[in-house]
Amino acid sequence: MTGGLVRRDGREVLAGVDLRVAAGDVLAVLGPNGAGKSTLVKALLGLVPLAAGRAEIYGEPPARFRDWKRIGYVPQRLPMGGGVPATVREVVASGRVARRSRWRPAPFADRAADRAAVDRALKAVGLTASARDSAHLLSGGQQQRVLIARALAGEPDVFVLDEPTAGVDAGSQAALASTLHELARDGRTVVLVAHELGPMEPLITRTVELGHGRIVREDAVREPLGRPA
Ligand SMILES: Nc1ncnc2c1ncn2[C@@H]1O[C@H](COP(=O)(O)OP(=O)(O)OP(=O)(O)O)[C@@H](O)[C@H]1O
Repeated sequence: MTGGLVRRDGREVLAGVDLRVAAGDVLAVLGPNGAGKSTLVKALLGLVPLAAGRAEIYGEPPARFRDWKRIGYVPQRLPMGGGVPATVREVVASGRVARRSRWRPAPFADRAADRAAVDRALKAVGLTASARDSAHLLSGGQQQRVLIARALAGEPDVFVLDEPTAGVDAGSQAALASTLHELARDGRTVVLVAHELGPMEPLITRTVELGHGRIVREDAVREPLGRPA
């Protein structure tokens, strides 16, 4: 992102933001409530429009970018609830959709690959035994695990997680830290919005801190664990 500016209700909630995420980075986006962290990751993904400046994903503006299977986004709040109740497995399996061809049903080999990826994702977050449970009846921490598994199931190159640990129990935080550790070791790119890093701290390679919509501090903390995929 170059010179990123976002206005909400006439107010600049992001301004003058230059940020480049490199392959293999495990980048923490830090800052107090309302600093603009969620807005920054949404703008990077083209989910909120820039009033000025430019965002690019793999060299394309978000509106032109097509290869969404390369990106796994875990939003801050659950877009579950309401609608038809879905099982944990169904929600996680929905993470495979971006990999499908739009015009033909999945061939048998793809369906087997889908099942295997969903199984791996459920296992990674410790939800194998809950696969048939209704997702909307789970605790906040467990629902967060479901969303993370949904992103994992898509096997993206880049994971963008918006406050995955907010209000989440210690067990789920530890499970997430170990999942992120594996991703980092595989050289995947991770962008993590957080208030506090907790068990994630040893994985972070770079931090940017936002204050009032601007980057107030940037640090390169350590070398990436793995080679970029
Ligand atoms: N849809 C919206 N309409 C109006 N203002 C918004 C909207 N979304 C965010 N804002 C405002 O933009 C500012 C930045 O919000 P943002 O959610 O990006 O901050 P944050 O750093 O992620 O904070 P938090 O940790 O509370 O999520 C806040 O002042 C917020 O009130």
